Amino acid sequence: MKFVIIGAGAVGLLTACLLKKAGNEVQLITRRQEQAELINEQGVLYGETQYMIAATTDWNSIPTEAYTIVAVKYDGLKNVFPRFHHQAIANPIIFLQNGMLHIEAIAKLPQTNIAAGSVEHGVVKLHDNEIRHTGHGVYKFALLKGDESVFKPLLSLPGIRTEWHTDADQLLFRKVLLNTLINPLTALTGLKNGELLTNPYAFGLMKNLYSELSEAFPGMATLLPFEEVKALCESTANNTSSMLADRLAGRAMELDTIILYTLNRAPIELPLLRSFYHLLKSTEV
Ligand SMILES: NC(=O)C1=CN([C@@H]2O[C@H](COP(=O)(O)OP(=O)(O)OC[C@H]3O[C@@H](n4cnc5c(N)ncnc54)[C@H](OP(=O)(O)O)[C@@H]3O)[C@@H](O)[C@H]2O)C=CC1
Ligand SMILES: CC(C)(CO)C(=O)C(=O)O
Repeated sequence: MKFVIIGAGAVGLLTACLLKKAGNEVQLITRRQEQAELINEQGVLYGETQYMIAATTDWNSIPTEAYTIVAVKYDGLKNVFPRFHHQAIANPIIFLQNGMLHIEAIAKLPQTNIAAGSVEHGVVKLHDNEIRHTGHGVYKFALLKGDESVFKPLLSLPGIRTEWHTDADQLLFRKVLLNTLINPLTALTGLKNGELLTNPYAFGLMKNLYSELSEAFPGMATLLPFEEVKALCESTANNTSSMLADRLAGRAMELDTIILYTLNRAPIELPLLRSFYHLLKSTEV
């Protein structure tokens, strides 16, 4: 199968390497020319292996039949969405962002077949062509529009754990809740995901936040049992969450698409989460 990945960050590079390892034809679309040149010259370094993957900044090189995976952050979508109105029109598209603020805009895109994915891996970008896979997990997909059979081949990619979900809102909101419970706490404390379980103060805050969310969302215990939050912290124990990675790098954090989205979706006020939001927002002013 052919895949094009837009965004050669932590998740984009990991996905490219896993797909290449599984025997697929893979191409990366970078934002910066120098990153494309580095990847073309030196490949992508993942573990002990160097993956030679073609990289370009040119969207015209996207083959019509390629699955096009969007792995930029929420903030990067403002430059990607306008392009999709003119390019990759016939391609099946898969969006991998955390958060949900972008979902409404996706419905307005001209592409017929669009899916969303929830990534439960931990991965850190060390250099423009090097990643560290800090937590092995699963890619979960659901249909946003079109024909789900178009995406079903994604469920039999050798060596890549994937699941298909029938309810996109449930799948994505569950991930929003996971990120709401993990990411702000890591970004505020500087702790790795696994340390949220071993640091008693951070763990206490996570439990309190879970209780606050459970009051707002009565289906919480079924949609996301606390054990599953702990399991994700464990499976990605050595990961620097994407929000902490952004904070450390001085980049905009995905605060609105994750935390503000949760605050706005809750039918009641969430004082603890609101405080986390304001504390993190205050660092970006
Ligand atoms: N890291 C993780 O462990 C996980 C992350 N996620 C989610 O996955 C998404 C991606 O995160 P992550 O990979 O960590 O983020 P990164 O910041 O590592 O990567 C984002 C990449 O997108 C690129 N980009 C931005 N705009 C464009 C554009 N217009 N065209 C092409 N490329 C562009 C950036 O390029 P440049 O460097 O030039 O700015 C950067 O390489 C986020 O929504 C995150 O929340 C989900 C699960 C785990
Ligand atoms: C899966 C997890 C929590 C991994 O850190 C993530 O989604 C992120 O960092 O944004």
